[in-house]
Amino acid sequence: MNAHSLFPASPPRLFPLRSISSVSPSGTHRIGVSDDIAVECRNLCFSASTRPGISVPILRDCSFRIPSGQLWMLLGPNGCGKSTLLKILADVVNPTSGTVFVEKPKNFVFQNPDHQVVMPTVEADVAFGLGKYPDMSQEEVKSRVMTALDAVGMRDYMQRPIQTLSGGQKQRVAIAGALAEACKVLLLDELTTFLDESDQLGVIKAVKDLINAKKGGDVTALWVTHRLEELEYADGAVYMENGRVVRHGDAATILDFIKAKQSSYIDQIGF
Ligand SMILES: Nc1ncnc2c1ncn2[C@@H]1O[C@H](COP(=O)(O)OP(=O)(O)OP(=O)(O)O)[C@@H](O)[C@H]1O
Repeated sequence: MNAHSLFPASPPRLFPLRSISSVSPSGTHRIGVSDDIAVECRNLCFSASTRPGISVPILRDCSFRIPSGQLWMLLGPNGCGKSTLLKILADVVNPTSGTVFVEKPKNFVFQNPDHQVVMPTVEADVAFGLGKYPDMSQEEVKSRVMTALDAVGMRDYMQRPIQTLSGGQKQRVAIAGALAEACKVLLLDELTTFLDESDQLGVIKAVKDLINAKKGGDVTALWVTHRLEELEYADGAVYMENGRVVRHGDAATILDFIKAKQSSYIDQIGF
């Protein structure tokens, strides 16, 4: 097994999650929380209808909170529910029950950059999302585009045709598009899946630098990944298995927890 990957199959859950607080399970609603929390889920559940009358639980009673101005990772074995949880946070999918809070404005960046860089040049692409503000002046648009491209180290590429960029550069442009809209929360779904090692590190460092540069807690990011080595850049992490949040907390503690589980799994299967 690759030392940096997670588990080929889910071993049994070891630790229960301490719930944040009790809420009424009757339906879902968006909640208000204190200023220093950017993301919070309480007892979040999601079930999908696979056939008429058949509903399969995908997320089960998920609770965690992420402080403002931090980079957090969302980890877990294949199919544990990471992308579904991220889509709920992004309002792409509605939960079945529980409560969710995500500071606004927020933006969701997909796994495959080719699915979201849509305009012919870098400048036009980063400005694209600002089209929803018809009253915004051209000067303001230009200034936001330049600031966002600066933040991800892509200002020199402003006039470049999109199709000439590498995968990692496209990811940075997609992130710049989210930043140009002055988003407070970035929801990032396995951005490094299609990238080579230097592009992977470049993208994650760009996000980390951006968060560090905004020390006032302006930008918070939740990053879905399978790569344990990426935890090194994170302030905190949420670890899921089988639709449940098993652990959440500071990145070093979660890394130790996952490594201990891997060792115990390897012992169990006798490698
Ligand atoms: N609309 C749906 N209908 C039926 N099953 C679904 C639906 N959405 C998600 N699932 C199932 O829910 C489980 C969780 O999917 P999800 O994509 O959230 O997992 P993941 O942790 O992101 O996986 P991976 O690491 O492989 O990307 C999977 O078994 C998936 O097949």
